Amino acid sequence: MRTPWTIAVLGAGAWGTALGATMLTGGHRAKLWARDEALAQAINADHINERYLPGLKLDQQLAATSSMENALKNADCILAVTPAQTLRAVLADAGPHVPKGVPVVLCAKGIERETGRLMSEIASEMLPENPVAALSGPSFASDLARGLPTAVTVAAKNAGLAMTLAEQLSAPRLRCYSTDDLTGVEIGGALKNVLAIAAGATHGAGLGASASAALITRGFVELRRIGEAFGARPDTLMGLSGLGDLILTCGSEQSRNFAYGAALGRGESLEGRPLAEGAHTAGIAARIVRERGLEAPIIESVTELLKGRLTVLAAMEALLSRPLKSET
Ligand SMILES: NC(=O)C1=CN([C@@H]2O[C@H](COP(=O)(O)OP(=O)(O)OC[C@H]3O[C@@H](n4cnc5c(N)ncnc54)[C@H](O)[C@@H]3O)[C@@H](O)[C@H]2O)C=CC1
Ligand SMILES: O=C(CO)COP(=O)(O)O
Repeated sequence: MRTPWTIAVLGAGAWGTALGATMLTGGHRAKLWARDEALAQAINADHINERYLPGLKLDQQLAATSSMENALKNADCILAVTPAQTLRAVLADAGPHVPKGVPVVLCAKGIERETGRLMSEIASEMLPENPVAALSGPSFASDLARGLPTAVTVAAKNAGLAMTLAEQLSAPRLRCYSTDDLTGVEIGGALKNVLAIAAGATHGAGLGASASAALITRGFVELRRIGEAFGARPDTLMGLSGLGDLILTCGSEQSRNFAYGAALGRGESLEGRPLAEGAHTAGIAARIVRERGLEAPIIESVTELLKGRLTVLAAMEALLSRPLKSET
């Protein structure tokens, strides 16, 4: 029997709301922090998050607040679920109210644009007295919120903590595996978003299913190369948080990153589109690749595409005309 926890979920977007609802199904108490007071009130009054999970009825027990102090009061565990580029600011606000020693589980998938830091590095810097972990894997928020099943990875450098968190955060429709390869889990989640933009662009430009499969496979080689340069273990990158999430997000327009790439491929405007974390991660990923002398032409092409310096067709031609080499 596990002990029911009070879980503070920082971020009432699609993923925070879905995770909060899922935690309730696991027998925990969950409180959502929403930066927007009106959204918190609407969730409490209507039990629906019309802005981020339209049409999905939420458990009435899922309470929301715009007060960080309220959200974090008596928390046994914190899930940080705002976009990657906002994590530093959100943890700065949360800091004074965070109970010492409780685990902070990072659920955003990205790398800080200005510094190249992973989410765990930011959290350790901002909350040095709290252990950090990450939860990542193939998991569309709307799937979880509708009660559809999936499996994810929970990572912490301390294997015991990772196991405890995997046990606590698992729910009837959410199976959590544990690992101590925190870096591997974070790198896989961040880079698959960049590759999903590439896959979407290939699809949007009508280059065909064969091209998509080739691009995703060679993109995964780049993900593994970069991951291993960071010290990630190959089996982590082959797991749920790497390959698993890559398969999910490179396969359908349900992925916002894929949909963003598809719009790019079709030559549509990118203004006002939903969050596409890969668009924020691509530039810093390309910089890391250059600084470390790695080879990642697909990830670099995404950066050039996003800057408008390359078209999808020109990127495809450049990738195809690179010198031939052994596959492995
Ligand atoms: N939606 C999904 O299916 C999944 C999302 N994720 C990851 O979770 C993270 C959050 O994604 P979503 O919830 O989907 O995004 P979203 O766009 O649905 O919601 C983002 C939330 O963060 C808040 N926010 C935005 N800027 C903020 C700021 N400066 N300060 C504080 N709060 C701010 C918004 O108000 C909103 O509540 C991303 O890194 C994403 O990659 C991970 C797995 C699944
Ligand atoms: O990370 C996700 C699913 O695992 C969500 O992907 P998108 O952010 O591309 O929608």
